Amino acid sequence: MQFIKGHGTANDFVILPDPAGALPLTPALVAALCDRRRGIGADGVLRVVRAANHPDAVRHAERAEWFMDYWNADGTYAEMCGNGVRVFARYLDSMGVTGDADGLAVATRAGVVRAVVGPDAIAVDMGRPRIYDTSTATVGGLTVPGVAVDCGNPHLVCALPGALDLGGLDLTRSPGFDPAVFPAGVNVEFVAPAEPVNGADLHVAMRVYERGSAETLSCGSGACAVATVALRDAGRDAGVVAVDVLGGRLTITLDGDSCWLAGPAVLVAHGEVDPGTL
Ligand SMILES: N[C@@H](CCC[C@H](N)C(=O)O)C(=O)O
Repeated sequence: MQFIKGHGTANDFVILPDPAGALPLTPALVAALCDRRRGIGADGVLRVVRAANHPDAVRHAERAEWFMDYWNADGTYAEMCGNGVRVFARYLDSMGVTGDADGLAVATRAGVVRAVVGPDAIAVDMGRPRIYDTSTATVGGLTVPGVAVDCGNPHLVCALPGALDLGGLDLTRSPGFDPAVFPAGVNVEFVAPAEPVNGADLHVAMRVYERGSAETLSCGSGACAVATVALRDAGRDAGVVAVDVLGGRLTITLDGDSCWLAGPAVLVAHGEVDPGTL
């Protein structure tokens, strides 16, 4: 089985080219590939399938040739992965698939998104995230209020109380959350304000515990959720938010129905893996 390894701000993925949708991908195989000691190691798998060849994407085949079949490291799959789309676009671009004047259309389980590929950064319009509820997360015995945000996948954005240090949070285990609000689980972001930076209206830092992948060094859809809540709390509905994640910086631009997620995306390795050895 051929693979490529890539990452976006250290949110890392095993990319599996499978235009025909013929690979016998199972939750167990995905988890084995993502295992950081016995496998290749990654936060998730991006299977590259022609939209026409996958039942979850065939309805998008007229608008997008390629489907990002995204799986979390534990073998579950998710509707959306913002950094995944950026790395997926980097891979397609490296194969000569460049899209048109509007960018590169990518089908996901949450619909079709468009990526604009640059030499360093790749930006993807994720569509406007939707704030829909409030809830709480518990971490280290502390209950923190948060805001539920739909980015195609579910997020709970929690502003850290002033006295607490983002770096001191114990995210070795899943934060507690309310399953009545998030019946399919949730990605939990903890946010703290950061010093102003040039080129951004707001600057925040976040850590994330991802559904299906534990703590990761970056989450693109999570950064979009965080930026949406930060702008709302600042009384704005448009603007640029710099979001520092443990793996670098993402820049989120909200305007009208668009939410552009921008940052670096790189391919670092390619090779072959025998699933029988995993
Ligand atoms: N890291 C991703 C999000 C991946 C999916 C998430 N774990 C879920 O289950 O919803 C991103 O960059 O958006």
